[in-house]
Amino acid sequence: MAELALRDYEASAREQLSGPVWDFLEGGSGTESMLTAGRDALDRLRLRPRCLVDVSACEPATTLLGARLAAPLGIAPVAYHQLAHPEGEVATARAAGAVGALFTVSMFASRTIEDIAAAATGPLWLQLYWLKRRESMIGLIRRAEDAGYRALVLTVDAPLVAHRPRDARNGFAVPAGIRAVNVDSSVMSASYEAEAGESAIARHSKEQFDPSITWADLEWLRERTSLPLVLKGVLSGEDAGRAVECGIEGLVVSNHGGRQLDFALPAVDALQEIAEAAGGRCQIVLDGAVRHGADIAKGLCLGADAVLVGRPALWGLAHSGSDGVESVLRTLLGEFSEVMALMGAPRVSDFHRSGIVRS
Ligand SMILES: Cc1cc2nc3c(=O)[nH]c(=O)nc-3n(C[C@H](O)[C@H](O)[C@H](O)COP(=O)(O)O)c2cc1C
Ligand SMILES: CCCCCCC(=O)C(=O)O
Repeated sequence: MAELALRDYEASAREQLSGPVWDFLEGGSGTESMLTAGRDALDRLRLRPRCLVDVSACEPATTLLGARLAAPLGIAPVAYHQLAHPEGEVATARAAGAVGALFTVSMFASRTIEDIAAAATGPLWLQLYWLKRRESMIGLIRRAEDAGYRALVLTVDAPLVAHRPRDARNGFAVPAGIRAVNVDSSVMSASYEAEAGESAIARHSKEQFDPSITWADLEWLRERTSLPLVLKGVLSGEDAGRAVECGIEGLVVSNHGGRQLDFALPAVDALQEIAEAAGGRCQIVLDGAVRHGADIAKGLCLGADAVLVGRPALWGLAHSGSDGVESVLRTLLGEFSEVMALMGAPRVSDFHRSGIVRS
């Protein structure tokens, strides 16, 4: 396959996917102000290299919650990968394993978590939304433990799925034949029933997600699993400090790819404050608008241990299945390796706050 930049996979996916599926994948909430803000925030950050450092042997490998990764890179949880390719999350898992990247599987995956695990050769985390039907969560957690998942990621920026105008306009519903196969049939059934002028996903989230949970409920989750817990969607130092006090092992600094709170701050702008509040007591992961290896370096400089990509994995999947996802990840890895050499940072631990300037 000819070497492509991520934007080439994006253009290809746009041609492959139907209008409503493309809008679901690319769209944002409210005014969609966040779709450009995240990228703008990363572009405002400039890298400051060190010179005359021996970079003859750069080593991008790292560890995250005890798992070895070929680079500080992973795939964010994205629902329903079969929207992009019939093999869905199984193809994504194969690609992530081939590259040595983390794969975070969505609770609303379209392939079973066991089939995904069977195809994986790299670490898997499982993402959860907090359902009103807690017994559905417990069943899934047991299955994840048995299948070898390495951590649970609780998404905390979505007490409900926000209004996304494109999906409402399209009356978006997940097409028949694609289902959230890991959750009870009562949770998945309405995913593909829509009424004109509304998103079935937004409506369904209001029926199924529990918007009443607080910090006190984390104890309930903790008592039901021995897996490390990661909170996804944290954007303030105060919440990061609170999470650490609760014994949370990881934080994903994220605004959900601009799909939840409109006008939320870009994740990268919250990163330093959160890393400082965590003070090395838990792992920090950045997600949102990461599109180049240089973005990985920027995240590391501001205190992240790793970064995740969401939409780009689906672009690769739509382009050419597992091979496409692998190419997307290898492109990022290749770019990051070059940035390491040019930054005078031969190890992941060589990226520091002094390596970045806000312009
Ligand atoms: C189509 C789509 C589905 C998503 N599904 C989930 C999900 O099931 N759980 C979750 O926590 N986040 C979900 N997200 C958010 C991603 O995990 C991630 O935060 C976001 O996509 C990162 O931004 P990026 O796409 O710019 O890389 C979804 C994002 C997209 C685009
Ligand atoms: C009731 C189905 C909810 C899927 C939510 C997926 C998601 O987080 C997204 O951003 O879209």
